[in-house]
Formats: sequence, C-alpha cells, structure tokens
Amino acid sequence: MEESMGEGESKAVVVGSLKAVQELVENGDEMPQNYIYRDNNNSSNDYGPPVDLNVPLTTEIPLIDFAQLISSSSSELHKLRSALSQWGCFQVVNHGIEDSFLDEVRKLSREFFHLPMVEKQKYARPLDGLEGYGNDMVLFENQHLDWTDRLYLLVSPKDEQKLKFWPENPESFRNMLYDYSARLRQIEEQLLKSIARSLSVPDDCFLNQFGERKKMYARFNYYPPCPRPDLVLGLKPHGDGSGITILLQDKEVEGLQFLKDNQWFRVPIIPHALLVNIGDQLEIMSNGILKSPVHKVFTNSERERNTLAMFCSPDIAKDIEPMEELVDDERPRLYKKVRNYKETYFHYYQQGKRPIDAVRI
Ligand SMILES: O=C(O)CCC(=O)C(=O)O
Ligand SMILES: [Fe+2]
Repeated sequence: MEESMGEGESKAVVVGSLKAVQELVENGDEMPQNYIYRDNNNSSNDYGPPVDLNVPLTTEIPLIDFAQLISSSSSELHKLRSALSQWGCFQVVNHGIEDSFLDEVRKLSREFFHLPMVEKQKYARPLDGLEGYGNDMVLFENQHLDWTDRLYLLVSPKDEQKLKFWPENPESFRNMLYDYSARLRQIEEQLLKSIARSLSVPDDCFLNQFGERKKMYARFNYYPPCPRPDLVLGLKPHGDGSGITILLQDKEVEGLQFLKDNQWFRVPIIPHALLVNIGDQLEIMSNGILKSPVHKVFTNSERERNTLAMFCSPDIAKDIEPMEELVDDERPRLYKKVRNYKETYFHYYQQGKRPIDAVRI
C-alpha cells in the first residue's frame, strides 16, 4: 500500500470477540448500542440517513444476457458499459449455472448457519484474522456494528486456502464451494473480457492485471431477523474493495440497496440471476469510467436472509493503476498507483469512509 493511503485517523484496536448476532436473537438479548444508528440525521458517513424505510424498488438495474455477451453482441456490450458507468452493477442471466445448483448453494449456506453454535465455532475467525466464521470485525472503539454473521473464506489461489476454516458440516459444503467457485471463475474471466471489450481496450488487459495469482474470496452472509429494522443495518454503506463482486442473493428475502446519483434504490430479486458489481479496484483501473457503487443492506423483523458474495480481485503483489488507454487530455488520470488495496481497506470501511477516496488524485 502506498503511503498516500494514509493511516486511519482512528487507532485500530482489537476490541474483543462479540456474540454472533444469531446468539443475540436466540437469547432474546437487549439490542447492544453499537448496532443502533441513533441520530439518523447526523450519520457518520456521507450517504444520507443510514436507515430509511422508504427506499423505492428500482426496475432500472440492467439485466445482461451472459450468452449474448460472450458472443460479443454489440447491443449487449453497449448495455454493459452503460450499466457499469451509471449503476456500477447489473444482474446477469443465462450464465449457464443450473438453477438447481444455485438452490443447492443456498441450501447448504443456510444449513451451515443453522448448525449449533459449538459446531460453527470450530471454524471461528481468530481475533486478528480475516477468514472464518464470525460477525462484524471490530477494529475501532465505538464502531458501528452490522447485523450480520458471516463465513469468509479465500478460495483462490488454491495453495493459499486455509481449509481449517472450511466447514466439513454440512457434509457437501466443501465440494459445493469448490464447484461453485470453479464455475464463477469462468464467469469472472468472461466478464472481465467483456468489460474490457465494452471499453474498447484489449480483451485480456484486466485479466493480465489480475495476474495468475488473482484472488477470490467467498463471503457467506447471514442476516438474522432484526427487532429494529428502523434503527439497524445489515451492512453499512460501502463500496466493495474487490475488482468485481458476484453476488448470489437470497431467493425470497430482499435487503440490498444501491446508491445512484445520491438516491438509494432497493434491488429486485431475480431468483436465478447473479448480481455483479464493480469494486474499487476496477474503478481505479478503468480510470473511473466504471463505477464502484455504494451499497448497503437493510434488515427486516420477520425473516432471515442469506447471500453469498464472491469477491474477485487482482494478485495483491500487483500494482493497480488506471490503464494508459483510458487516460487522455479529456480524461486525466484520476487515481494513484496502489498495491495490496485490501490491506487498509477494512480500516476505512469500518469507519464508514470510502477507501477509494484515499487514492484519488
Ligand atoms: O448481502 C447482500 O445483499 C450484499 C452483500 C455485500 O454487499 C457484501 O458482502 O459486500
Ligand atoms: Fe458489498
């Protein structure tokens, strides 16, 4: 990481382990203060009141046909570019993964979170680690907490996998994750090529910048029902630190919202679509043409919600910077060179700040 990323202004501390949100719910505990957005008008971030129960549903997030995209249909490429420069996200259909497999992924994810706590604790994230089962990572005193438990695992490169965090229960969980990530890697590669093509830069240029040792992380998000959806968020507003993120949404329970032109929109559920969004690193590489959208997750008091986010990012040893082809007099270079962007990402993230602001020129 370049110095320019700066040290966070607040000191990072490991505050200690928290109860899983699920435990708070099951024990009927009083809501801990750190989850509550008390002064909704004076939020700690720049995106308006964090919790808003009146956000409209949008039908405008583009739907992209994967098969047409890889056949280089010019209208689909055009749609892709406009989706990514306006919304920073799209839903992809016709991606080739069978509906039944997506349902299986959802089923096994849900089953994991429904195991007894002692069983899940076998995969607990260590205090100073990223991977494993746990809840929101606490880096700062008085940090706001998200109403979510999660299982976070590195799936690529394979020789960096930490299998001790990979559940052996449910029995087919590991195989499911191997299979799902293999399928997603193909989709990721095709998408990176298509995105390049839509920007009229060489097909492989993002893939080359990602490198042979590109990273893929899986984050299984579990949002238990929340007694105060009017005061608590499932996930605070953030842009992803990835290159691109491919999200499998819950098939029945809504929760995701995107910010576009300073207005929040709820994302509709399309049961067998995958939702793709740009992360900060692709915004940087594209010199800001592709937008890493700010998004958040709201809670509800009735039903749990399960999602699976796959974060696809460049090799951390590689420098990330705007591509020369996308810098010119009309579009001067907007971002500095960075390496290992994820390293300090979480420090900004946990303070409700945008890490990408630190690399803007
Ligand atoms: O659960 C969701 O709908 C979104 C998850 C997300 O934004 C993330 O894991 O970064
Ligand atoms: Fe996200």
